[in-house]
Amino acid sequence: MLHDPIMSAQKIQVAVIGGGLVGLSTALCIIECLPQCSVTVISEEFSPNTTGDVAAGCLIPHVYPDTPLHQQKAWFKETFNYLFKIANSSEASEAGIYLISGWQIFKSAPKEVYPFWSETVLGFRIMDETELAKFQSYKFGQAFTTLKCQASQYLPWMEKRFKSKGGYVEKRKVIDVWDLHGTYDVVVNCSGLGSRDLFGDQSIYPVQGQVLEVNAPWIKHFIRDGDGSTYIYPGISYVTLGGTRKKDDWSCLPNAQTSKVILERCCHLEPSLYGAPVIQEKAGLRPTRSALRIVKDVLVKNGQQLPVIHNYGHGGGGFSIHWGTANEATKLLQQLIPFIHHFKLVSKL
Ligand SMILES: Cc1cc2nc3c(=O)[nH]c(=O)nc-3n(C[C@H](O)[C@H](O)[C@H](O)COP(=O)(O)OP(=O)(O)OC[C@H]3O[C@@H](n4cnc5c(N)ncnc54)[C@H](O)[C@@H]3O)c2cc1C
Ligand SMILES: O=C([O-])CC(=O)C(=O)O
Repeated sequence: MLHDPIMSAQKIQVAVIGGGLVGLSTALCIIECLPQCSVTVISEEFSPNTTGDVAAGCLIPHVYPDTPLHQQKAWFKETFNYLFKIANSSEASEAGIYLISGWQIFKSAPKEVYPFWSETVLGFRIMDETELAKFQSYKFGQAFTTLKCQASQYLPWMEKRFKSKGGYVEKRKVIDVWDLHGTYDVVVNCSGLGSRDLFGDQSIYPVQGQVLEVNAPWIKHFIRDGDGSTYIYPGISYVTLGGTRKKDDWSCLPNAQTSKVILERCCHLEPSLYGAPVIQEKAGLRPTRSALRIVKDVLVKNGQQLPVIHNYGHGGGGFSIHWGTANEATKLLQQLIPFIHHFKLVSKL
């Protein structure tokens, strides 16, 4: 859709920086909830070149140590319920959203036998000894059904849906956020690691992760070591094997030796993977902070103001909470609308 400046002149002009999982979901949520907004996603990269395109995309929450747990719980629940509806609709195959069952296993029982998300996933239960016998040297396990997003389908599906509702996309890097002032009334920052340079946030850092995609169509269950080191997630056309977590490593190039180690660890958990052909090796950077940053702010320079909503720092758990955080950012934008109207009026005088 072409941008019509006259049609959209009366609307609040929103620029979402970042076209990854968080940017697209936030832009979609805004356009669906706030019809008084005209929304443009501006991003240096889109799928297949975002962090989400590397990810397994499974809904098993990670814990953000400095974000209140009740918020994390609510965001996970909102995301799960939203995707569960899509998984049960005629959109499911195009969106790449499906249910998946499997096991999270531990060498000794974890502190939290029933994690905060156990009431949200389906059929959560503690594994019995007969099932655990599959995994030598593991003493405890949780069995449940959750959801999985195939990013190569889900990200383009969101973008298509966003455009069909009148949203715009632009592929470019934003060098200085003030370059958007004048054209846009408000900026929504979903730039992940880009927030370091754009907003000077030195507390966000990369945790590099490598995965392999292998051809093993007989694998129907996920298997995850509860310490997060090793996982096997069956997808639509391949199985994702992981993983690694290298703090402050900025390389997106997969390493052959690391791939060997991942394969060995996964074969130890699931011996039938021996000899499974490797389709692809990938590495990506989890945009990590001790707390998610979802806040509103007003930048001020030379007497001018630029309202900003931040939504970033999803680390290794973005898929698990993205719709909840998109809703949160949309609520913050809604609170800013009277201020933006007032500001538009004053600047016309
Ligand atoms: C190996 C691996 C496995 C994972 N597995 C899972 C999983 O199973 N479950 C789960 O919940 N999560 C998982 N994750 C985490 C999940 O992928 C991330 O949390 C999520 O993708 C982060 O999305 P994002 O949009 O914040 O970041 P990104 O995808 O990094 O998006 C940021 C966007 O901002 C753009 N940008 C940055 N700076 C600028 C600028 N100055 N101007 C314009 N554009 C800019 C970039 O081009 C990019 O498009 C995994 C991650 C990895 C690496
Ligand atoms: O830990 C997992 O199961 C997958 C994941 O989210 C990651 O690698 O960040």
